[in-house]
Amino acid sequence: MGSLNVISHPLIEAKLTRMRDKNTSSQDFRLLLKEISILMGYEITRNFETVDAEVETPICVSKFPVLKESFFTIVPILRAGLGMVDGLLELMPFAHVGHIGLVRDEETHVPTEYYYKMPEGFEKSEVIVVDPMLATGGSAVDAISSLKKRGCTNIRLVNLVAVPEGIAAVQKAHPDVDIYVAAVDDGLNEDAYIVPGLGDAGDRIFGTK
Ligand SMILES: O=P(O)(O)OC[C@H]1O[C@H](OP(=O)(O)OP(=O)(O)O)[C@H](O)[C@@H]1O
Ligand SMILES: O=c1cc[nH]c(=O)[nH]1
Ligand SMILES: [Mg+2]
Repeated sequence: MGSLNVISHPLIEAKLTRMRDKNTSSQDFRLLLKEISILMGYEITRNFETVDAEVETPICVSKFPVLKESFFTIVPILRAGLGMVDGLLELMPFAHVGHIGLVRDEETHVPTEYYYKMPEGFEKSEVIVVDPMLATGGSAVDAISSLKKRGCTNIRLVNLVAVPEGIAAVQKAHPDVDIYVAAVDDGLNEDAYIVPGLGDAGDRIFGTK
């Protein structure tokens, strides 16, 4: 079973509280999401491998760790996942970015894929799927299935707010995937929105509705 990592930190908690506030503007919401993505990125990248390289300090030549050259692909689930890309790219400017467009049907809550574009060779890379919300889990499960169908074997999932239902759905469909979240909320309402949650992440990021 993949691990469930709840990244708790006072800075993340305080910023997430501001994102939950319905009076927070789109501008602030976007900035807070970027800042949290950077803070979460610190934990997500904790197991990155390093190798020793020779460096000449002003005093002498010695060996020090540098990041092992690896191929990473950040995959936002459109639209809302886009809000987490810039923060992660600040930590991993060498990463590539692929996109999967998914939208949930308002009545059935079942997602439909409307866009898919990956960088060349991505299937051999470490893939980081990002989406602020893990609600029923349908979108994350489909996005990961879509990537696996194309040959991806090394996938982790990063969400801002999740609920137990969504976590269970991903763990059942993709037991090999490690999940990183900033918070686990109570559950879903009748419209499959996270409670207490923060509303529709895509709408709040882009100011739609
Ligand atoms: O776990 P689930 O029940 O699948 O719900 C989560 C999905 O719902 C939202 O996307 P939405 O369909 O609203 O699209 P948007 O990002 O374009 O707003 C959110 O960004 C996730 O992708
Ligand atoms: O609470 C939720 C659930 C799904 N998608 C969102 O953006 N918010
Ligand atoms: Mg939405």
